This record gives sequence, C-alpha cells and structure tokens, in this order.
Amino acid sequence: MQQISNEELSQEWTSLVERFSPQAASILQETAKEKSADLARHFYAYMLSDSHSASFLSHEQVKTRLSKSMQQWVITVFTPIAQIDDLQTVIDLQRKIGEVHARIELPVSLVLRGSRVLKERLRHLLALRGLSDELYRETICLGSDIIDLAIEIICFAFSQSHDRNSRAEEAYRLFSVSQNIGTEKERQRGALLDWENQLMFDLAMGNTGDNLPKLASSEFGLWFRHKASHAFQSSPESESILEYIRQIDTALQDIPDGQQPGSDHGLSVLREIRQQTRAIKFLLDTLFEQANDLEAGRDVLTRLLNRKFLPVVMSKEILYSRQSSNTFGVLAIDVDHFKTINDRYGHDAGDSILQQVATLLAGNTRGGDYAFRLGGEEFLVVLVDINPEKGIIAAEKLRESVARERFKLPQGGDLKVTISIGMAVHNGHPDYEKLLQQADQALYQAKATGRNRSVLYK
Ligand SMILES: Nc1nc2c(ncn2[C@@H]2O[C@H](COP(=O)(O)OP(=O)(O)OP(=O)(O)O)[C@@H](O)[C@H]2O)c(=O)[nH]1
Repeated sequence: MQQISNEELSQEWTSLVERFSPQAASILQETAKEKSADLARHFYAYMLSDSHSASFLSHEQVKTRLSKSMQQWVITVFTPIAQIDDLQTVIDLQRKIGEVHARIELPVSLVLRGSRVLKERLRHLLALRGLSDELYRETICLGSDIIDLAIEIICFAFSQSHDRNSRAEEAYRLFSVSQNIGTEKERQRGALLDWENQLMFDLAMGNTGDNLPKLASSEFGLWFRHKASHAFQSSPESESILEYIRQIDTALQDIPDGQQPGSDHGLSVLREIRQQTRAIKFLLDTLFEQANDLEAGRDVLTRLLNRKFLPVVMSKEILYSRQSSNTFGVLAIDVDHFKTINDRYGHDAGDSILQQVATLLAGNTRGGDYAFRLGGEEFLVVLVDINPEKGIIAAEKLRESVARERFKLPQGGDLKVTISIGMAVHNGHPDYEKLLQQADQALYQAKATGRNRSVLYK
C-alpha cells in the first residue's frame, strides 16, 4: 500500500485550515473546549444504543477511559494550527487510533458512523451560538473538513495495519495447514514429474484426447487446485500455475485422434507442454520459497512462535473471550541474570539455555496455550481459558519446572537457571497491547522484588 508521509499530511491539514478564517477556527476551538464532554456523551450514547457498535464497547470502558480520550481528541483536532506545537504529533495520534482500531478489528463503517454523529452534534452546538449565517456555515465546514481529514488518516492507518495483520493471518493459516513445507515441496515436484512421465508414455503409445492424463486431475493438479492455490491465494505465481494447468489440458485435448507417435504436430504440442511444465516447476519453487519465509514465523533458535504471530493469536483470543465467558491470560517471562550466564559460560551456552527453557515452557503448558520467544531472553506464554487463580498456578508450575531443572552446558556440566514471570488476565479491554503492558509491569515487579517469582498484575 502506498505510504503517505507525515509531511504530506501536515501540508494537507495546514492548507485545509488556511482556506478558512481565523475567526471560524477560534469559534471551533472554543466550542470544542466548552463542549467536549457534551460531544463525547452524545457520541457514546449513540454508539452504545446501536447493537453492532455496542458489541465493541461497554458502559464501563466508556465511563473509565473512552469518554476522556474522545474529549481530548476533539480538543486536539480543533486546536488552531498556530497553537499546535507539532502538527505531526496530531497526525501520529490519528495513525495510532487507526492502528488500535485494526488491532481490535473495529469495522471502518462504525468509525464513519461515529464521525457522522459527531458532525451532527457539532452542527447543533454551533447553531446555539448565535453566529451570523455566513460564519455559522464557515465554522461548520471547517469542523467537518477537519473531522473528515482526521478520519481519513485513521482509516489509512487502519488499512495499513489491517493488511499487515491479514498477511500474518494468512501466513499462520498456511503454516498450520502444511507443517512441513520442505517435504511437501519434494512430494509435489515428484507428483508433477510422475504426471509428465505418464503423459510421455501415453503419447508414445499413441493415446490421444480423453485417454491422456489430465494435469488438473493428476495428484499434483488436485493438490494445487484444492490446497495450495488456497494457501497461496492472491499470489500471482499461483494464478499463473492455474493458468498453465488449464492451457496444458486444453492442448492435450486438441491432439487429434489417430495421431501417429512422433508426428510433427504431436511433437510441437509436446514441446509446448514441456516448457509450460518447466514454468510450473519454477513458479512452484518461488511459492515454496515464500512459504519458507512464512515459516520463519517460528523462532529459529527455539522453534517457539516468534513475534509475527502474536497479533493474530491475541486478536483471536480477544474475540473468543468476547464471544464466550472465558478469559485468557498472558505470562511475560524473562530469564534471570541471563547476561551473567552469557558472560560466564559463553554465547553458545546462553543459546543452549534458551533452547532448554523453551522446551520446558512448551512442555509445561497445555495444547491450546501458545508459547512465543519475543527476542533475547524474553518469552511470552498465552494461557487460554484461564482465570487469575488458575493462571498463577500455571505460572508457578512453569517457574518451578525451570528452577528444578539442571540445565546442560555444551562444554559439559550443568547449571541452575531461574525465570521471573509477570502475569495479566484479560479484563475485557479490546486492545491487546494493554494486556501485554500489564504483564510487563508485573514482570518488572517480579524482577524488582527479587526474581525467580511470579507476580499477578492487579
Ligand atoms: N546467548 C544469547 N544471548 C542473548 C540472545 N539475545 C539476547 N541475549 C543477551 O541476553 C542478555 C540480556 O541481559 P539483560 O537484559 O541485561 O538482563 P539479565 O542479565 O537477564 O538480567 P535480569 O533480566 O535483570 O535478570 C544480554 O546480554 C543479551 O546480549 C541470544 O539469542 N542468545
């Protein structure tokens, strides 16, 4: 997706505002300052009364957080340019809102509806100010244009973020469908070769038309049409392979009955098919290379999931807990004094400890849980269907399993290692970043209060 820089957006914002008089801008600012609570109240009253938008909101969230943020947003976007220290931070704020919307999967239609409600209320509030007709119209236009531009930036950031998430989701799907990409590649290359050999044999035997093996219904064709094209969907390589399969089968159909083996026409068709099959192999290699990159969703050292799938997993769990009465929790895990281990026993020993910790984490969680290595000596475990009491028992089980273990060193001998754990349980907040921050805060406490312990965020 095309990027629009903050500079370009700042120019856009500035030139929009400059089309209006300073008087209109200052009326708008006054209205925003005096009536921000009214605007927020009106906005959320409407959103909560609508069942679709209400499924993304709760009265509690509105009261404790969202109303204040909305008031601040109104004041910020209606601040006259001359009084804004740095317009780019205002633009960054809109981008951030769009990213949060993408994380919580808030439909763009709801954002647009919200902006319509705001504009309606703004018109009403301005009408009460007793402005001249001309100034009233001008202020309304300025207010609407600013809201539109802010929403435009929000939606732009939304689609960028959403695109990224969809790609990761796609990767996740492919990854979970074909666990062993290397084996699949060899198998399918082999299947394509089998079809080619069979075709050569049948042509040599003088078979034609319906008696020739069709690529679409061969082992390779079935796999590609039903599984691979779905997993690799929207990839141009995949489209080309499907097209080649169609062309090859049409060419086979066109070989006339009674064709003599080795005839000119037969040979030219054969040459054409050979080239197309070669092209398929080449495209297949490209697709598998891409799949390997996707497989990089696994951390190379520990084979745990890496950061890439975190948004997908967290969004899924948030959605699941919204639809059910179950909560889930996250454990932010950090190996204690890991630097000292590296310094004392070397980097290879450090790597080996990380691998052993990862094995313990994966081995001491349930099948439905997720274990990630976020980087360095930081891990994250997502515990599904869990409450704070059970969660802390699970965290302690992990901590103790590590504390009990004698970690083997590559140079021989063993070592005791401990981990600290910060735990947070999802409390209904739609943005998973919040949950990760809470787990981090709890981890910070676990470190500050002596390490080798689990702390629950409260
Ligand atoms: N062996 C190895 N070391 C790594 C890797 N990634 C990061 N590190 C090292 O991990 C160490 C992390 O150290 P710190 O963040 O200071 O934390 P710590 O020593 O574990 O101390 P506390 O967390 O406060 O208990 C740094 O020395 C990094 O160089 C890795 O993949 N392999």
